[in-house]
Amino acid sequence: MEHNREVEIDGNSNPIQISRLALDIGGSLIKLVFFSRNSGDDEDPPKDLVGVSSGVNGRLHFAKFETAKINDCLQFISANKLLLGGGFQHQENCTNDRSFIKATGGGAYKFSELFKEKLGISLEKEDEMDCLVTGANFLLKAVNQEAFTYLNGSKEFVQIDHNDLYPYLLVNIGSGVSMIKVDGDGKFERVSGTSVGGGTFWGLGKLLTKSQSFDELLELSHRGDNRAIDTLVGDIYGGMDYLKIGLSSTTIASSFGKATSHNKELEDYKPEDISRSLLRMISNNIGQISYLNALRFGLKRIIFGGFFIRSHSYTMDTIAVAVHFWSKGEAKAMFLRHEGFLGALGAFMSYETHSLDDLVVNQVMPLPVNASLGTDTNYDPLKGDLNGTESIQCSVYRA
Ligand SMILES: Nc1ncnc2c1ncn2[C@@H]1O[C@H](COP(=O)(O)OP(=O)(O)O)[C@@H](O)[C@H]1O
Ligand SMILES: CC(C)(COP(=O)(O)O)[C@@H](O)C(=O)NCCC(=O)O
Repeated sequence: MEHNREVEIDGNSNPIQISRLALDIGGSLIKLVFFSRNSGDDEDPPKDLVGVSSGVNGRLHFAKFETAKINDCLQFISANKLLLGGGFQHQENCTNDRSFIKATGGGAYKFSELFKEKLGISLEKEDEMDCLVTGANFLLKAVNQEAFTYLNGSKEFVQIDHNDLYPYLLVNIGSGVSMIKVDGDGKFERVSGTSVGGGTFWGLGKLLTKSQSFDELLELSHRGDNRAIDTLVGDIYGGMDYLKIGLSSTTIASSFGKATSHNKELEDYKPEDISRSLLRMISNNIGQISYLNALRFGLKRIIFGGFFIRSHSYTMDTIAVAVHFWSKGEAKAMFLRHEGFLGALGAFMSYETHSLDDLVVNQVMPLPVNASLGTDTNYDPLKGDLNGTESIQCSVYRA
C-alpha cells in the first residue's frame, strides 16, 4: 500500500491542518492516529453537553506501516507535516512545532533515538497495556457500531450499555497476545498472554508457503482446505463421531497431524491448505485460552483486538466458535471495527488536554476517494477491512 504522499481532504490541495498525532510502534506494525481539523466550520457544542463553550470539528485518521519499514513511516509523517500540530486551540494558523509526540508499544523505546535523529522529535512513552485499555474503552463507549459479534458467517453490531460494560476480557492479538481483565477506565490487570499469536501465523506461514506478504498469506487461506493437513476425529475413528465426549467426526483432532505422513514432503501440500490450517490452529488456540481466562474470572464478554484479526471472516469465525463451544454458549466473543488501533488511540487520548470527555464522535465515515491514504475503497462497515482508509468524524469541545 502506498502511504507516502500528502494527505488531501475533500479535494483541497493544501495539506490538512493536523492537531494531534500519536503512535503505537509494535513488533510487526506501526499504527498512527491523527486528528485533522475541518477548515472554518467550528460550531457550538450540543445543548446537552454541559460546561463546554466551543468546539472544533475534524476527523480522526488511521494509518499503518510495517515496523520493518519504519523509514516509510518517518517519511509519511514528514511529508504530511504531521508534527506541525498546535493542539485544539482556536487559531487559524497553528504551526508551532511540537517537541514531543505520544507513543506506545515496544518501538517507542527501541526507535526513540531514530525519531530524534530523523524528525527532531521526542517520543513521550505511554504504557502499552494502559493504552490498549483506554483505546478499547473509548471505542466501546464513543463510537457507534463499533463492536460486533460474528457467528455462522454473520456480523451483528452490539449496542453497548455504558453502565454494563465492565468487567470484560480484552484479548489483543498483535505479534504476541495479551489478555487483560478490564474493570473500568484505567482499572485493569493483565491476567495472561501467549507467544503464539499474529507473529507466529505470519512467521510460520511465510516459511511454509513462501508468501511474500501477510495479505498474500491471508488471501491463500481463503482458498484452502485444512482437512488436507489436519487430522480430524473421523480420520482416527473410521469416519465416526466420538459423541461420548462431544466430538463430531469433522472436529480437528490434531492440527497438522496429517503432515506426519512418511511419504509426503512440504512440496506435496498446497500453500493455501497450509495457510488455512495454520490460521485455524492459531485462532482456535487463542479462542480457547481466552475462554479459560474468562472462566477464571467469571467474565462473560471477551473483546478481541489487534491487527491479526483484520476483519477476516475465517479468523473471527474460528475464534467465536471456540469461545462458544468451550463456554457452552455462556461467553460471547466480540470484535471491533478499529481492532488494530487500540494502542494508538490510547496514546492519542493520553495528551493532557484531550481526554475521553472532550472528544465527541459524530460519525464514522470513509475518506473521500481522493483523500484515502493510498487505497480507494467503497467502505462497507459490515464487510470492510479497516486499513487506514477510514476516518472518524468528531468534535473536540473545550470549556
Ligand atoms: N500488513 C501486515 N503486515 C504484517 N502483519 C500484519 C499485517 N496485517 C496484519 N498483520 C498481522 O498483525 C500482527 C500485528 O498486529 P498488531 O496489533 O499491529 O501488533 P504489533 O503491535 O505487535 O505490531 C502481525 O503479527 C500479523 O499477524
Ligand atoms: C510483549 C507484548 C506485550 C508486545 O506487544 P505486541 O507488540 O505483540 O502487540 C506481546 O507480544 C505479548 O504479550 N506477548 C506474549 C508474552 C507472554 O505472555 O507469553
